[in-house]
Parts: sequence; structure tokens; C-alpha cells
Amino acid sequence: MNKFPLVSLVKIKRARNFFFNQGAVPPGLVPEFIVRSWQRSLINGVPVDDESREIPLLTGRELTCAKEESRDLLNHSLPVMENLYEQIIHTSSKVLLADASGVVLHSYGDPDFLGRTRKVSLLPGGIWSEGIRGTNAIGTSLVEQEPVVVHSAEHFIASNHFLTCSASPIFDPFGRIMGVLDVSGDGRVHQPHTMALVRISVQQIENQMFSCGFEHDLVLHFHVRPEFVGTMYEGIAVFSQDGKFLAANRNALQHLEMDRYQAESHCFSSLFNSPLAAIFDQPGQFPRPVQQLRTCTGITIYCRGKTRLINTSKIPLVMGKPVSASPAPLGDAERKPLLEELELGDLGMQKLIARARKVLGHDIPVLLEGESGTGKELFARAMHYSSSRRGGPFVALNCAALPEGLIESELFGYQEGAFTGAKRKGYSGKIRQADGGTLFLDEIGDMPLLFQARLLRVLQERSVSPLGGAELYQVDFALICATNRRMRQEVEAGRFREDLYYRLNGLLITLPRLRQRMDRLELARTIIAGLVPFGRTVTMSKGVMTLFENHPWPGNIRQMHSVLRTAVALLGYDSEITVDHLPEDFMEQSSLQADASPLREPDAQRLLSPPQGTSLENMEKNAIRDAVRECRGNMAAAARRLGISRNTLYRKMQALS
Ligand SMILES: Nc1ncnc2c1ncn2[C@@H]1O[C@H](COP(=O)(O)OP(=O)(O)OP(=O)(O)O)[C@@H](O)[C@H]1O
Repeated sequence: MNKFPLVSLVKIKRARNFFFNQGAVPPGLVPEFIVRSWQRSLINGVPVDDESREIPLLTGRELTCAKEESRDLLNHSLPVMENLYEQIIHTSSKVLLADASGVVLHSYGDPDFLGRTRKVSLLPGGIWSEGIRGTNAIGTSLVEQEPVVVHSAEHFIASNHFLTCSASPIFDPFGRIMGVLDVSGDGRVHQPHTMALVRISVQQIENQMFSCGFEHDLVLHFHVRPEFVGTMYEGIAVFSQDGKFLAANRNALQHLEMDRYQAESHCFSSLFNSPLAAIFDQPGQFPRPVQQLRTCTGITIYCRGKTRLINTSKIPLVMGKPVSASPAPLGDAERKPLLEELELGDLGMQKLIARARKVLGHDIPVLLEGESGTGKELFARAMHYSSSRRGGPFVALNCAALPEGLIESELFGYQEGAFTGAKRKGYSGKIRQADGGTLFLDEIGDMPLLFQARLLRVLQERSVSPLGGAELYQVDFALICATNRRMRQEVEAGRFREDLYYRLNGLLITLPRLRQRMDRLELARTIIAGLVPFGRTVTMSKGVMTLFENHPWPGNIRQMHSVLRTAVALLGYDSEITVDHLPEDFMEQSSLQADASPLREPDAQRLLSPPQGTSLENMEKNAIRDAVRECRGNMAAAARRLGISRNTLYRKMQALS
């Protein structure tokens, strides 16, 4: 444990004096990113002295919602955080996890330090976005999208000067920020290794995310040195079965010497001048051997291919499409759904899908309205993958998840070396990234007025010029926006420009609440199919189906997804989800709604028995016939839809014929 060097503190104080008195800081006193952040804090109107200001803190209910939204992040991070805390215990510090908007979700800390951090709301529920709290490690690393250390008086607000904090953003496999991991400690004590520990922990979290998804894809683990393959320093890149680049960790991009945008323009064979099967089609060899590949830019890498696909013999030996790829299950927003896959039997949805189909390819912007969790993003994806632009990128930007200062650069990009201290490399921005594909602007109602005019200009002129640059780039993309606000009301209240509203609203599609949909059970079956490994069949008991039919679903499809995810996790090796597998809070909500205790299986079965005079056999026959017809003879899909195994379906068809 070192005392924080006095000379550094003197330098920081001098830098502050220069900044506040002369508006500029001579080089070498504090890192450039600190000066940039001070400038942003000033522009955002953050007060330097906030003694009298009420520090924002989420209510318990709001924090629960925030945690629910970041459940994946929490699941992956908590074990790593615990481990990290063990390494820094008794050093007057705290390990914190914040979401992508800077809200602290969870923390572990030394009791002697808790009192001081409580005073500044450095605890779960505290909001540490840079726009609100000025320069601070959590908020500033979110804006800079880089690991940062913020010492003592480098914090913009005086009451935070007692802290020294090291934070690193956590990216998901697709390069989107999910949150931040931070270690904050007493500013008088310098822990030189803290930043390294934080970085290593974030790498662990990010790598773990690859091992949980991508069960239908091909994962390449690699490094430029063979001894690092299989270590936490390896690059991980994911390709679809037909070789498209899907995702990668930051190490992978570093080894490939590419940014994500460049990598996304490649497929396996163009990146490595080699067919997929050279790496993935190695029958009988587990683990697969480490092999050598050369990238199209001449870099040699050592790699091992991994896949959870049972049968890799379908992977093409030469470039091209796989001979036959098993259909990817629905429910994962990263999949490539088609509009027809969203038609599950609800008449209202069918009409909306028919309307959406009519505008595909006509350059008509679509505005999706609907409560949170009604499936707006999935609908937008389905429109993209059902359109002639499906070969182009689907680029999503959530306007509410980004701090205001970032929306502009994320959307429009910035020129290399733009304005003082800007990041060295330029950034193309989401609008240019969407060229040839679809731009999806989620939570468009949260777009600050300032940028609405700029967006309108881009839409009118179909060209964009990055911040700090004079060049104009022509862009061609389909636009889909989504919001859970009533945009008409936003316009009337003066929060949204009317001219932009009309530009965005070529076709308004209002997605129904889940409780208004007639296809709730079918939706639940589709979600289950996406949660269990391909080939496994999981059904719902009659009690569960009754509950699902009657539940109000305030959180819409997202809530159903989350309830089923828990149920599938609790299921173990069983094949039927029963009421016992449903989470407690769901059961509470259900019983409150029904104003009665939760249904038990026999009650539910009674409820579900067919009306008198209806032949159970006929109902079954009809259900089977409909399912097979709707799945165009695909027995596996029909069996999934019916919630029975393929063998049972064959058996029943024989018995009923
Ligand atoms: N038809 C569907 N089948 C299976 N899962 C679905 C379907 N529609 C939505 N989901 C799932 O429900 C969850 C919420 O969907 P989505 O993110 O598209 O909703 P949203 O309306 O955009 O939410 P928000 O407004 O909060 O951004 C996701 O996990 C998604 O995969």
C-alpha cells in the first residue's frame, strides 16, 4: 500500500486551476481524457461544489427493475466480483458493478469504507453517469469506452475528491457496452495494481459470455502465440454456420488488427482464405487440435475451433452455404428472425405483420410503438431479415441507454483527430455502419432535441458528415424507430420535433401488450424452444398453461422470457415445466391478480377440460393437423409447437389416422 504521491496531487490541483481560470490545461499535468471529461462536465452544467445538491438515488423498486434489465450482466459478473473483492479486502475499497447508464447495481465493500461512500451515494441505486456526476471513473469510462483511473481531485465534484477509482467498461460479444466494473478506494492510498485487476476481471466476464450463447454457431479461439490459446488472453470470434462473422471479444479484434466494423464485413473464408471445414470439421478429435491460419492481411494466428453442434458434417467443405442448417430457435434477439416466425396465431399480430410486409423494400420509415418488452426490437429485426436488405447490416442504437454526450458521436461518427483531445482513431458512426442495411433507433423518444434537427437533415439529404469533419458520406439504409412513449403526445408537449416525427412515421405499428394477445401459449412454447438445447423437448403442465393464460404480464414478452428462463433453469433434467418451477415473484403477482391462491395442477386441469360434447380426440386431431400444416410438414417444428416430442407426435399421428 503506497501513499498517493504528493507530486501527483500537486499536479492535479495545478491542472484544475488552469482549467477553471484559463479554460485550458498544459500537457502532462493530468491525462488528456480527464481534461475532455472536465470540459463535458462543464458543458453539462455539473456543479463543482454539490454540498447542497440532493444526490440522485434510485428507489428500491427502480433498482429492482434496473437489475432485472441487467440480469445477464449480473449473472456473469457477481462471481468475478466476489473473487476480485477477496483480492482487495481490507484496503478501504469497494468493488462496484454499474449498468450502461451508470446506475450502480451491486457492490462489495470494506465496512470501514462504507460510511464515506454512502454519503456520496456510491452504493447500489446510485447514479454515476458523467452527465450527472461529472468526471468519475464509472461515468467517464462509459463515455470514453475505455478503462480509466480517476484520482482524487480529478473527480469534477469536490465531494468526490476523497476517492481514487479504476473502472473498465464491459462489452457484450457484439461490442455493445453492458456496464462497468469499478474498484473505488480511499484517495489517500494508491493501489498501483488495481487497474490491472479490474481489466483482468472484465476480461473474465466478457469471455464467459461466449461460453453461454452461440450454441448453433462456430467459435474460434485464437492467439498470435500458440501457448496463449485457451487462456483468458485468447481472442474469441464467432461465425454462423454459413461462415458469417457474428461476434468477437476485444482481444480477437486486437489480434486481427481490425475494428469491429471491418471484421463485420468479412466471412470466415474471406478473413482466413480458408473454408470453415478446415477448422471445424474434425470428426473424432476432441478437443480439436490447435491449428495455424493466416489472415487476409498476412497475420499468422493459432486457433482451435469449438462448436456445440452435434453434427458438423453439414459444414461446407468449400465456400458457400451449409448443405442444411438446423433452424435457429426463436427468442434470442441476436438471431435472424423472419416476419413469418412471429405469426403465432394472434389475429392482431397477423394484421400488423401483413402491413409491415407491404412496406418492405419501399423506403418507408417505420415507427414501432408499444410498451416495454412487447418485442419491438425483435419485430424490427424480423422486418430487416425479411427484406431485400437482409444481406446488409442491422445496426441498432438505443437512444435512452447512452449518455446524452455520446448519442451524437455514436450516431454520426467522428473524424480522426476531431477537436482537442478527441480519440485518436476516427469512428464511422451507426448511420454509416447501417449503409446497405437497416438502422434501428430504439427509444427514439429519448433523442435529445439538439440532435433531432441533425438526424432530420441526414434523413432528408441521405448523407452524413462525421463530427469534426467536412466530408459528406452518402448513405442508404432502411429506418425503423421504436418507442414506448406515445410520440404524438411527445410532439404536442414540444419534446419531439413535429417535422422529424412525420419523417419517421411512414407507417405506425403499435405492438399489442402480451395480455391482449391470443397466442400467449404458442409464444411461451417458442420461447422455451429457444432456451433449451436443440433437440431437447420441454413442455408446460396444464397448471402452468392456465396461469400463463390468466396472468396480466405487466412486463410483456420480456417478463415471460425471464419467467421461463428461470423455470428452465430450475427444471434440471425434467421435461415438463410445472407450477413448482415458476419463480416466486411471478406466483405472487399471479395470485394477487386472481385474488386467490395459486392454482394447483388438479384445479388447472379441471379448468382446462374440454366443454361437454367436445371430443378430446377431435381436439387433439385438429391441433396436430393445424400444427403440421402451419409448420409445412416440418415434424420437429410441429412437435415443438405442440409441446410434445417428435416421437410422441409420430405415435399420435399413427393412432389418430
Ligand atoms: N415473438 C417472440 N418470440 C420469442 N421471444 C420474443 C418474441 N418477441 C420478443 N421476444 C423476447 O422478448 C424480449 C423483449 O423483446 P424486445 O427487446 O424486442 O422488446 P422491446 O419492445 O424492444 O423492449 P424495450 O421497449 O424495453 O426495448 C427479448 O428477450 C425477446 O427476445
